Amino acid sequence: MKKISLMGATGSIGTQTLEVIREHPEEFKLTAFSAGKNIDEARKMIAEFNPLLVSVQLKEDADKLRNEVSAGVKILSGEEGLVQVACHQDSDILVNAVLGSVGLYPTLQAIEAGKTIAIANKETLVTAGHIVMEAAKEKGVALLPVDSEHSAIFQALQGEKEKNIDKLIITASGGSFRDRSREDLVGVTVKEALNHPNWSMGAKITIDSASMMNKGLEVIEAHWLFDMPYDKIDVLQHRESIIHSMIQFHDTSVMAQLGTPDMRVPIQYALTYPDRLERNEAKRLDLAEIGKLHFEKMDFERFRCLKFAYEAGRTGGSMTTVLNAANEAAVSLFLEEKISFLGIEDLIERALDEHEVIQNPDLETIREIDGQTRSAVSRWI
Ligand SMILES: NC(=O)C1=CN([C@@H]2O[C@H](COP(=O)(O)OP(=O)(O)OC[C@H]3O[C@@H](n4cnc5c(N)ncnc54)[C@H](OP(=O)(O)O)[C@@H]3O)[C@@H](O)[C@H]2O)C=CC1
Ligand SMILES: CC(=O)[C@@H](O)[C@H](O)COP(=O)(O)O
Ligand SMILES: [Mn+2]
Repeated sequence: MKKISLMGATGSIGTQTLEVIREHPEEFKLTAFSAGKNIDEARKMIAEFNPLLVSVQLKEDADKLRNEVSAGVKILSGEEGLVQVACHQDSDILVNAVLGSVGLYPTLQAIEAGKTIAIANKETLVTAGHIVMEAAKEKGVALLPVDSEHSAIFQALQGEKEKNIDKLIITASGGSFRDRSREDLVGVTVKEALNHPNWSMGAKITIDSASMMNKGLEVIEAHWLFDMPYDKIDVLQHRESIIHSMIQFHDTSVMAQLGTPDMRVPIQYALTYPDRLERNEAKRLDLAEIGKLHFEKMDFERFRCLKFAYEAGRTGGSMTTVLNAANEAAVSLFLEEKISFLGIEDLIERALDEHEVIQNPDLETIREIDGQTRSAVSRWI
């Protein structure tokens, strides 16, 4: 029985992780989880999974929940609560499915506590990949990718040697606006942007997918997870999201991982690795039914956020912290309908242009720069 701590239980990845746990009650037990502000769902999850510890974002919500649940369930809040969930002594593995750089500190604490981490929370690696990877290496902690592309690369790597890799090829669906020109992006609505062609995901990542920042974040995530230089990471548009990513080896062989677009597969693989389990109810891939798969070269002028991400990644240091924080702030403003869709990339570009890079920033510096960038972006609108 694998005992699981889950950060971000009420989100898209979180609820799909619970589906995997539910499907295999003899294999998995939920020990601890965190929610944000959705305490109605958190309440139902406590009743169903009977965890030892739950953390919510706000203290007032924690006080309310504490009065409702049995004394056996400890209720905490805020960053300290996330850390306690991440490091719970009765958990074997942490699934980090929280949104944004708020996941960084609890991840570092979980590494310190020697926990294996199934990581969906890409912003943590983008904002401070050098710190996370160094800490994981020092502690001998495994970071198992959950993001579909990185899980695909990780699966294709099994039995292979990293030294034989020529390049990684990350696939991109193209997002909600893949068939529009830049001119056609003027005035697009939040509702249109949230209409992803292949995946049902949380709001922030769906917007990132439409702006192609998701792929930019994934390039940086791959750089850290697979220790790969940026000129050996390519992005290829593939509108069906059937090939989840590929590795080309020096002998020109290409290994790919395929499947229907279903996040429960990479989530479950991270939980069962190096083993696999049945997925009884899942739709099997039927390539004859799909018929054709399409591939297109990426256009870096059409998708400027992807260009920004490569540039920030190559510059390194605090530049990716700025990229991530500016993007998180700008996407929130777009979702609140305070800026336009194209305004997202304008704000990110300004934040990157105005930043003087600090190489090898420590945690305190990263937290400071993250906060300063978010404040600057909200001042500029
Ligand atoms: N969705 C997907 O298919 C994929 C997602 N990912 C990555 O996984 C991560 C989660 O994405 P997704 O599930 O879509 O996001 P969602 O927005 O659906 O869920 C986010 C989760 O984080 C919680 N949360 C948000 N802010 C805070 C905070 N300040 N403190 C504590 N908890 C917080 C939310 O709580 P609440 O809702 O209760 O407020 C919710 O549980 C992201 O990094 C994303 O890039 C990667 C690959 C695929
Ligand atoms: C499911 C998943 O991993 C997402 O990150 C997905 O990749 C988004 O799709 P695109 O960014 O390719 O549109
Ligand atoms: Mn992805």
